[in-house]
Amino acid sequence: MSINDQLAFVVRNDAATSADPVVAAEQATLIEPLARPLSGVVRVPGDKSISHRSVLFSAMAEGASHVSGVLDSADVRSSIGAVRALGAEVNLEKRPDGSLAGDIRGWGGLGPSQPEGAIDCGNSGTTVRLLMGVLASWDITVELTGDDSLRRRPMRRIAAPLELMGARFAPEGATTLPLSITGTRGLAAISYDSPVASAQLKTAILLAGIFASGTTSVHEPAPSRNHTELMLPGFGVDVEAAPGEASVAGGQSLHACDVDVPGDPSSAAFMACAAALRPDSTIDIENVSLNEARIGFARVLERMGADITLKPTGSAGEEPCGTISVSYVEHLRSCEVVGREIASLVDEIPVLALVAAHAEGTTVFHEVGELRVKETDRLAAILEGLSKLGVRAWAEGDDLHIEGKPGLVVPEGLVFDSLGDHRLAMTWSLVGFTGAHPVSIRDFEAVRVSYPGFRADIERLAK
Ligand SMILES: O=C(O)C1=C[C@@H](OP(=O)(O)O)[C@@H](O)[C@H](O)C1
Ligand SMILES: C=C(OP(=O)(O)O)C(=O)O
Repeated sequence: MSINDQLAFVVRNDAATSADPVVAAEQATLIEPLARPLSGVVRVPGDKSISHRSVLFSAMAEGASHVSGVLDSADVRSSIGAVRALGAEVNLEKRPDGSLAGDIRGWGGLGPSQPEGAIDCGNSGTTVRLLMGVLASWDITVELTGDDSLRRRPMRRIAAPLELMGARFAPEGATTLPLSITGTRGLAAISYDSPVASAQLKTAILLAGIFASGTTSVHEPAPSRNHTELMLPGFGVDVEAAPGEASVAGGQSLHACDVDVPGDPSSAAFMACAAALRPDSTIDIENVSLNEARIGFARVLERMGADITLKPTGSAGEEPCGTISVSYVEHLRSCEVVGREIASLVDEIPVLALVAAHAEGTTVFHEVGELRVKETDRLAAILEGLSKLGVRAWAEGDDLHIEGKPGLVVPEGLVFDSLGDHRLAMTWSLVGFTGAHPVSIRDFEAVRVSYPGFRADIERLAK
């Protein structure tokens, strides 16, 4: 089956399950304790952020880009579906390791074509927010929508700066999806003080800035992930970047480029935390991006006393990569995670919170308000999940406090709800995989958003 047929197949299947949310929510998956400690070597799938960018930047470029190691997950398929609807030719094949590889011929100077209907970005915040930046510089009107979760997430943060540049949104003042964007060839550059450390916001502005008149710059309250700044030069776009700021001169264009996507540190974090929680485990996670803007979780585990080492082995494009090795230790201690670090581990906070629940002392994650506007309100979900474990956790303003319980004995018969959030599905499944009793997870299938092979990978490590 070609990837295009597979895409159609998966889209139909997704529609079949999500059409009846009541049935989907009722389905619970039993997660049983791993029979053995985790040991050996694992390769996690391609990085989601870099996979999205490889697809979107190739679609914007003149010529055919070759991409490999691309994550095959529901979110990345949303980006693939979007660029195909806009006229890019996507010819990707599934490789034996489960990744996608092949060519993407972009629209280049011709610009995207008018899609027939609304573009459905599914569950993917990265797809829709980056797409707004892509569309801002073309004279077409495109309607954007997403699933229930994405339709609740804030979009004004992207629309506001793009409006300053000259794009228009309807309905006027739209804060959420569905909305439509009308771009213009006459965008004006801006210098933008971003209210949040968000790589999605930064990227949307920079992508629009490539086609604006003048130099567009973004200043952030703390540095967010920098994959866009690292990748655009490969597509022939000059970007000036320093931690917390980036700028791009207008009047440039993208040219086809080869992109090899390294393993996803956010997926690796689940394996690392599983090894940190399951006695006698020792694992190596190979070929992971070791980009400092992404490995905050490893720094936090180190500070908690975990046995974790990062060994650089090379690079994929401008991304440093290497092996993350983790061995179980009996005693973990609490730590403080300051606001400036949060962007480097934002998607890993649910699973780090679970580790903190096992550590001695009170761990504090400062300034984690962004968790409230992810796929679900992850702050509320963490508090609720930890209370099921009998662990005291509370929010003070935007700070998350977790009073750890070394030797925590998890009650029997726990049922968690992923709320359709992939990071929560994987986090609560670790309670079952690494603990003494099985747990049930409602809508465990949400893992397909970022790590479809998660269960198979963790079970293989424990064989
Ligand atoms: O740029 C990206 O690829 C992402 C940025 C982060 O979101 P924000 O930009 O909203 O912080 C992160 O949570 C998301 O999973 C992916
Ligand atoms: C927040 C996430 O992704 P997105 O914003 O792209 O939906 C995530 O992957 O945890």
